[in-house]
Amino acid sequence: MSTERRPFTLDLSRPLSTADGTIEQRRGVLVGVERSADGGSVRGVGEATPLPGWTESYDACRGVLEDPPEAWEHVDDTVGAEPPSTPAARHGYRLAVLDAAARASRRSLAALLAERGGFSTPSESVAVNATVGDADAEETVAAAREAVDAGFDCLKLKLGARSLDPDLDRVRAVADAVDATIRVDANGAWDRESAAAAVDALAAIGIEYVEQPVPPEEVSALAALRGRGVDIAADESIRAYGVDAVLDAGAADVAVLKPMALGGPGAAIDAARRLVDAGVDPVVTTTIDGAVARAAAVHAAAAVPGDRACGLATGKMLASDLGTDPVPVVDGAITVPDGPGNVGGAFDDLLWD
Ligand SMILES: O=C(O)CCC(=O)C1=CC=C[C@@H](O)[C@@H]1C(=O)O
Ligand SMILES: [Mg+2]
Repeated sequence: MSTERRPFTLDLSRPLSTADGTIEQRRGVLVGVERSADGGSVRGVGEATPLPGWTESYDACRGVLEDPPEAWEHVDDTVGAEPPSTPAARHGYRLAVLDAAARASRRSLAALLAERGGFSTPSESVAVNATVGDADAEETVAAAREAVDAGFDCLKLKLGARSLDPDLDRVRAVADAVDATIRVDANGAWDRESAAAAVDALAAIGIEYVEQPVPPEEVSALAALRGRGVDIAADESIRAYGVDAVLDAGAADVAVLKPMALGGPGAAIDAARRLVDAGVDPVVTTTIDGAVARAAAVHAAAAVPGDRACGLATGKMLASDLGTDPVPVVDGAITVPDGPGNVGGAFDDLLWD
């Protein structure tokens, strides 16, 4: 198998402000693999876009991609019980391998992933939430109205960057202003006491779920917050400790799966299988990735059963992209590309002349 690599940098047009800091730029590496198939050759394209705090650093990612583990070449390779140490590099390489395998068998990446997870036929379209970053109440309402006017019926509001009362005022203002499902994400900003107060207030407003109300290591606190009238979603806890730790603690109604932070689309599907078996709803999201990884996350979301909106409407946050968006959002949903592999050969010319 021969490999190609190409570094890239993408600026965000609208930085995403969260309790965990502001994301302004995405730097990563495109990975190409080419292997023989059917007397000819088949290509696959992957994207490694590390997000420090969620994955390894950019330098660590590039370093691993210089000499990736041999095991990553095998289509059925899995991650162990421990989360991988360089998930973005693994994502980039594994996506290229899975893309090549799907192209070789002339089916979509979603079909390959659904088979891997033992799920039925993938869906043709994925409902997505709009992501609304931290801002004052007025700006938050304006962003929420803009999203609903654009066709979104599910909004995710970032909380936790300001204190609880003003945050709750933001949520109430949005709930009064728009007719949409609202979920919130505190990125682990609250201690147990504030989280309990927040959950009770959010339940009274009718919020769909609260994502990562407490820090990632507080898995037992997540469990204790369940059953108070609003669903609890684990995100950072899944990335840091893995799905099994969250399931063992009974810590979540919903689990956020970021393929880039988990080690690839296959790792996300393997996690989804365990979650679905345990009655926990998976929600697939990006880490604000380029078009190649974003499309792959759409395939993963399509392969996973369930009808919760996914966090995949992040392409518009980028000022520039790796190419034409293969997964644009129309009326709050994304049509799953149905050609071979991830996006057929649409991005091959970025890696091969
Ligand atoms: O889920 C979404 O709506 C979009 C993705 C998203 O919110 C995130 C991507 C990357 C880092 C995080 O700040 C954030 C999250 O915590 O879910
Ligand atoms: Mg989150």
